[in-house]
Amino acid sequence: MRDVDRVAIEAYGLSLLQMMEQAGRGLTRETFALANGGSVVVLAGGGGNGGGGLACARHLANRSYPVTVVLDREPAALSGVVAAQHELLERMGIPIRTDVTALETPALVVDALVGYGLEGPLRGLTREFVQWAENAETTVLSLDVPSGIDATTGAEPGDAVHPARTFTLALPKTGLRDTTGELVLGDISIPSGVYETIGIPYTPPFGHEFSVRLTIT
Ligand SMILES: NC(=O)C1=CN([C@@H]2O[C@H](COP(=O)(O)OP(=O)(O)OC[C@H]3O[C@@H](n4cnc5c(N)ncnc54)[C@H](O)[C@@H]3O)[C@@H](O)[C@H]2O)[C@@H](O)CC1
Ligand SMILES: [K+]
Repeated sequence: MRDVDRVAIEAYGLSLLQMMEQAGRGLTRETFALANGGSVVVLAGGGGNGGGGLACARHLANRSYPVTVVLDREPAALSGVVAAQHELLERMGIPIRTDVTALETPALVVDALVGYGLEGPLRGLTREFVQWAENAETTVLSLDVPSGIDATTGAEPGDAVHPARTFTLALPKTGLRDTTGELVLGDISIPSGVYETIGIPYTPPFGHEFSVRLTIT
């Protein structure tokens, strides 16, 4: 997947922001049925995964969902497109915090802390937020890969999210094979030629939709 993103960017000029926006929009579609008009807490990390979550928060706020964003680091530590997503939310007046203390249990938690960039067991605030989400008796929707789960092997080196649904991007990651929740694959408009370049056999699975439900057999 790392190669897919790299070739899409380097050989085709698809930008990270273009992909992130599609990830965030697709993710938002999943939240509608799961939150059913109720409150949403978006847990966001500092990488590409977090950026998708921040874009989702924007769509939810635009639809008057009560949405709270919880970042696993100080905003000043963000950079690039993720910082830009954050800045936008700030200008919209969306509540952004960096702790889950005394946070009311929402109708839905969106887990956008870590995707395929996981390195070792979850640490610090990220770990604390994951523990909070695991203990909160509510529905959890993960973006791309449940945070704390190795996208390639499915291993859980430490704490991890166990969501009701995962909205995974472009390709189903091998580490999702044993997932117990529902799996939805989202289109982020990777040109088919990218898969050819990398040597991944690929038949576009989306038809006339932008997401498809996957069944693991
Ligand atoms: N790279 C791309 O081109 C795209 C990436 N997207 C999303 O971005 C993800 C990949 O982005 P990144 O490569 O930035 O990586 P991630 O966002 O998956 O993870 C990196 C972040 O996680 C933190 N992190 C890693 N291991 C940790 C640990 N053990 N404890 C606490 N924090 C930890 C790092 O500090 C960093 O902030 C994908 O899974 C996908 O969801 C999408 O937005 C679409 C395009
Ligand atoms: K995640």
